[in-house]
Amino acid sequence: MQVALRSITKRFGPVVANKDVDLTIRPGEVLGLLGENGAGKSTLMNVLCGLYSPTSGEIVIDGAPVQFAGPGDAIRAGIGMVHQHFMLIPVFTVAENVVLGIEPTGRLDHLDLATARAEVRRLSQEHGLAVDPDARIEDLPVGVQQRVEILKVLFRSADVLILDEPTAVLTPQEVDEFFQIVRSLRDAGKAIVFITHKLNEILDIADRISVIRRGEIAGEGVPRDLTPAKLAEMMVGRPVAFDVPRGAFAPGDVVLDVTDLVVIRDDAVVVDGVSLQVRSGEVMGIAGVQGNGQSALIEALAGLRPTVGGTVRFDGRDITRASPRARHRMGIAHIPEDRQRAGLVGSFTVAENMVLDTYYDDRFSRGAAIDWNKVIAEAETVAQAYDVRTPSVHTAANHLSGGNQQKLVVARELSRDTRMVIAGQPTRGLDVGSIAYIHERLMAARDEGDAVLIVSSELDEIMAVSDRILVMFKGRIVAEFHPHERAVDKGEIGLAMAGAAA
Ligand SMILES: Nc1ncnc2c1ncn2[C@@H]1O[C@H](COP(=O)(O)OP(=O)(O)OP(=O)(O)O)[C@@H](O)[C@H]1O
Repeated sequence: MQVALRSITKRFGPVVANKDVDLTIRPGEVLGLLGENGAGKSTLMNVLCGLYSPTSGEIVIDGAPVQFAGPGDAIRAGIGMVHQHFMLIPVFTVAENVVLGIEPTGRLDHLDLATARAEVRRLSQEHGLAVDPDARIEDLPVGVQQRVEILKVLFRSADVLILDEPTAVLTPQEVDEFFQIVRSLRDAGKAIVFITHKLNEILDIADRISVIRRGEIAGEGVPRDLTPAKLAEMMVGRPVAFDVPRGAFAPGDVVLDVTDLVVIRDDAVVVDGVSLQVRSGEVMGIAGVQGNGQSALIEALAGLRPTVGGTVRFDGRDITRASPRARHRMGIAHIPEDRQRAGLVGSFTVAENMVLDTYYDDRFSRGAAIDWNKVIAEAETVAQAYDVRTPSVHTAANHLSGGNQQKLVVARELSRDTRMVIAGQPTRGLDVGSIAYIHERLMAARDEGDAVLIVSSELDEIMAVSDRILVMFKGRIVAEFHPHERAVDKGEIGLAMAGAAA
């Protein structure tokens, strides 16, 4: 089945998210779709899978124009999307999740379920998905949950699969397995649209690449003619520097001093006696495969999760029991891993989100009231400095593209006076230009004497920014690396992440 988008334009009020886009999607091919944050990739794919109707233009399947009134129509036409945020019911089994949504009454029929179990088994085998139809979703690792989303789409006989940043949640090992699955689907004749911000990845997996810039197709090519640098330039419209500029390493006093910290989540010890120190002027990177306690560690350091043992000192003061707000006021910036839950209020405007924690500042108040003119002026300055692409600071945060929401959180946290920055996956979902910019800002904070603690599952990121690297495995620090003393090899860190040093 060949699908063509012809001259698709999609507007949201004054915002033109897609402009005259032509794109052909062919069977047996992986089409890589690349573009800056806010370039219009998700909008275009939402048009293709029936979530949005285009303002103008048409979708043509095997030569015949079609119109989708909703995602149901698209899936009936053979087009399925695997979203970044999974839509699975945790307490249900794989097979139950796969049939759900098809059953019009919303009730599960025994016959359907038997068919689904057999079909899940067959599809799983055919494409090497290795998913047990009877496993409960909540017991499965994220990588396997993603395969369930793929199974849902395959079960509905999709010929076109749209994968929106599928590797953002995967570990490097899982990415390799995932690529095998994608290739198997392609070789079986499926058409795959693969959206990603990772340039090496797209060069590896795509047969053809289209780049979208500010809503329009900016170029196309095949991987053998392209390099990461060329792709970055096509995306951004100018060359992108991949090196992170920074001053000499001159650490000062200890700012953060953590001793024997223990954190419990759902009755399990997730941080198991962690001790670490971060000094002024130093970037400490914490590497680890997701699920080894790093997220709980930074949540505890930000005051969002209680600790059951150990102490946290900040500039010599015991802050183990301090509230998140108290820590914030002491100059601890926190870029949370989960921006949608902990970073932003989606229905608030960009300006409101920008002062979420600082509206009590003298800067923004007039007596007891908030001086909105000041807030708006400040928000405009900061949004511009951090290249948060938004029609205006009055736009609701949930109308921004995913990457721009992340930039908004980073802008808010780094644009005030800080003494320490705690960042969880600070560049997840960001394009190369934005990543470079955020790294630059984190380095600037370090060069001004902040202590910076970064948790990232991207090893390249950890290696690019860290003065010191710790590896967490099963709640403990299992390895420490000093890149300024000895060149560190990615493989070594990878081994420690897999538990070799433990
Ligand atoms: N529902 C909406 N209402 C208003 N504007 C929207 C809406 N959805 C998207 N936009 C705007 O359309 C533009 C394209 O956004 P889109 O989400 O398609 O970008 P993207 O390329 O997927 O970005 P990212 O890589 O950050 O996910 C952005 O300017 C965004 O703010």
